[in-house]
Amino acid sequence: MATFSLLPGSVALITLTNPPVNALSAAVRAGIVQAVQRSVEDPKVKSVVICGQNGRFCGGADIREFAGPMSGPPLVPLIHAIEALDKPVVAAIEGLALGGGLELALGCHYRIAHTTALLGLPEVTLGLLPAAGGTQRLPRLAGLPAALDLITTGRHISGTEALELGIVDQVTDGSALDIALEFAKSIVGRPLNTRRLSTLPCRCPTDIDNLLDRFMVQVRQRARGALAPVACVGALRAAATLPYAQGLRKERELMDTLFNSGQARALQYAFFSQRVVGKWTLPSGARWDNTTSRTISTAAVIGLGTMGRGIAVALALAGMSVVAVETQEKQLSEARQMVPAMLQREAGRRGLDTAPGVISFCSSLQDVSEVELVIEAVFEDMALKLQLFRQLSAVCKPDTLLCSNTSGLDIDQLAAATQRPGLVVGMHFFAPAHIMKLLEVVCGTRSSPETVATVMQLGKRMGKVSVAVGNCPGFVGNRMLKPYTEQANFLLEEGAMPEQVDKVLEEFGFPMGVFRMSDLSGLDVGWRIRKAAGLTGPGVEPTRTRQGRRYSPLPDQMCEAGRLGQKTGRGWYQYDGPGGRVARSDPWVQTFLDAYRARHNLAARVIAAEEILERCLYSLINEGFKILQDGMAAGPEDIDAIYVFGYGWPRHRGGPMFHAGQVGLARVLEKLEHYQQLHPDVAPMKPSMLLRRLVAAGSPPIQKWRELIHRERVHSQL
Ligand SMILES: CC/C=C/CC(=O)SCCNC(=O)CCNC(=O)[C@H](O)C(C)(C)COP(=O)(O)OP(=O)(O)OC[C@H]1O[C@@H](n2cnc3c(N)ncnc32)[C@H](O)[C@@H]1OP(=O)(O)O
Repeated sequence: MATFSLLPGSVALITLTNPPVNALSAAVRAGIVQAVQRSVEDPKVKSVVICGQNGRFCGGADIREFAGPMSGPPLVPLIHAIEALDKPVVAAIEGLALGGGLELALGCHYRIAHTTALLGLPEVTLGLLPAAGGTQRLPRLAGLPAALDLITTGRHISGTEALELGIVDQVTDGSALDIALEFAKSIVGRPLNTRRLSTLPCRCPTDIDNLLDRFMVQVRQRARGALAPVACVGALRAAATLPYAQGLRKERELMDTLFNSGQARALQYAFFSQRVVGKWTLPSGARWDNTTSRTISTAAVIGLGTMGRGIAVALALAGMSVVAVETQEKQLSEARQMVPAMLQREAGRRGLDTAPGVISFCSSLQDVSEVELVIEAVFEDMALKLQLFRQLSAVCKPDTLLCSNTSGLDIDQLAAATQRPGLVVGMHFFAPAHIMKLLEVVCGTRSSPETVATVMQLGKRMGKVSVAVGNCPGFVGNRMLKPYTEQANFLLEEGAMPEQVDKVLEEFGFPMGVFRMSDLSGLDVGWRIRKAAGLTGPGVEPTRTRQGRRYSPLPDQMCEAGRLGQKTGRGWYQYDGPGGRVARSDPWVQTFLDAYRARHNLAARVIAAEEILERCLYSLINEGFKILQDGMAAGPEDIDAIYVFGYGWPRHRGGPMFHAGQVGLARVLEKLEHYQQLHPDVAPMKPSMLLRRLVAAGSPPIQKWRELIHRERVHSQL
């Protein structure tokens, strides 16, 4: 709702009241309409201030309402009514003014903001555009180039930057509301014509077409198939070239197309998934809201390779005092040089003069004896990690948390090597660890709820999307990746080329296809993991069946031929030289694949894009269902957040489990059955029990899956 109060000095104060972010729900919009009406009708009111309760102006439209039919007064006429008022209206922006919240403020005649308030039009991140006049008013106020930037990226800016761009009239480090109330009294009677943005011309450079065309090219490249950024440019073109009323019609037209698109639903689902994963639950019944966490202020990182350095920086950026340990002298001296520069650079990128935490370097494990939490980031080798955990258990204080940055090793085994298994947990970071948003928090069978809560909280402080997952080989992300890459290799055996597979995946929206990604991370990484699993290496028969399953030795053979990817200048593609970045098709790979197929009597066939996509994605999705079935992820949102934030799954497609729902669970099942019939030796194609049960239950919406999984588990049907 919104409240109206008449304050001394004849100022009407309209307060938006809808915690936690004062979103513009139907009730709030109705409240504003009534309050504006009272301001018009009451002769005692000489000016108006609009603010939000609890120091938060407004977080925009109530996104939860998008799922149902719209009710309550619409926003566009409401904002027009405010703009048309002949009494001055001032927006007092504290905390945030986002989306419809900023559009509301743009309808006011003046805007006063706190320097640290967040302002922005983030609709594009929800698959929409600012359709309450935002695309038409903002370029009239801040100019077309700034509006293009803000609306197509959805980025939030501070009150200070908003002042520089002319979006607000004044900023303060004190109370924006107090200043606004005083200001409102001082401007009674001033003419308002030049303050009504819809009546002003758009502020455009001379070469509008050139600017818009260039911008459109950039936006299409960045969008990777997302519709909303492109529609935003269309709406801004209308602002620049048409009168306001026509521009507004165009804005509405484009919004209608977006609103009903699958992409908007996917992006709104992704918004809520990101928040759902913070509300973790463990099979034991421990949850985010019934477990207390410890606040960590001192931490250590062991091993200063690429991952360890990034983790140390991430911890220092979160305000921690970090002891960084490396026993190899050369590596330590490199880290001493590089890490402070990385820290400074990243702090600058986040708008900080210096990082809030500090990093000290040393070469002895004894130096970590006093810290509250240790993250081990040594080489991915179980024997090495076990030895380290034994040492840490002896050296550290008895209540120090011991965490392993592993991408798939057994946390229970590591915990068993210590005297404190309840304080051991996995922290699977993604490279570069100070930048990538995802953190898989791997809960061992003996990890205590307090340990999980502490590490989830720490992840949040580091700005990560932390997802609690179970302890199984590969955890969630890498476990699902395995059948996906396996299918891609099988497709090569059957006739596809790496660039063909990658093109299909990139057109789907991945930033990189599976083979370009493999070249980037290095083919030796997977080779070492397969060797440790006994799947390859000296003494292993070079067959296409290993450990009782179909196996493609193609990546092993590439690796053994020295084609490690970008680092050697040759992999699935060729590069200009070692370290080269631009991938080009390599005739060598064609010859290599021809020879391989001939050796194994495999006839190459033409494989359609549809088959490539279905086999890669559905095998990954099927593994996701198995993960849910095994209880290794609490719900589909957890898997989807992992894929969107850590594996480049296009956000506008929600995540793999959401995508399965969009395609139709029955269709995914039918396709898996079809491919399983054709390839009975490929275990991951065998449809999971959970998928079958969901289809049998009538393919409920994704929000209902947790309930069904819980029910079926209780009845031991999964
Ligand atoms: C036709 C008219 C069209 C208008 C277009 C729009 O206005 S679209 C909406 C544009 N606004 C946004 O995109 C803002 C989305 N919200 C955020 O970015 C962040 O929530 C925040 C406002 C920056 C606050 O971040 P913070 O970290 O402080 O809190 P949370 O993100 O955890 O949010 C707290 C809870 O509030 C819920 N929520 C936030 N914004 C909205 C919203 N606009 N509508 C509905 N609900 C919202 C959020 O889901 C959290 O809920 P929980 O139940 O506690 O998880």
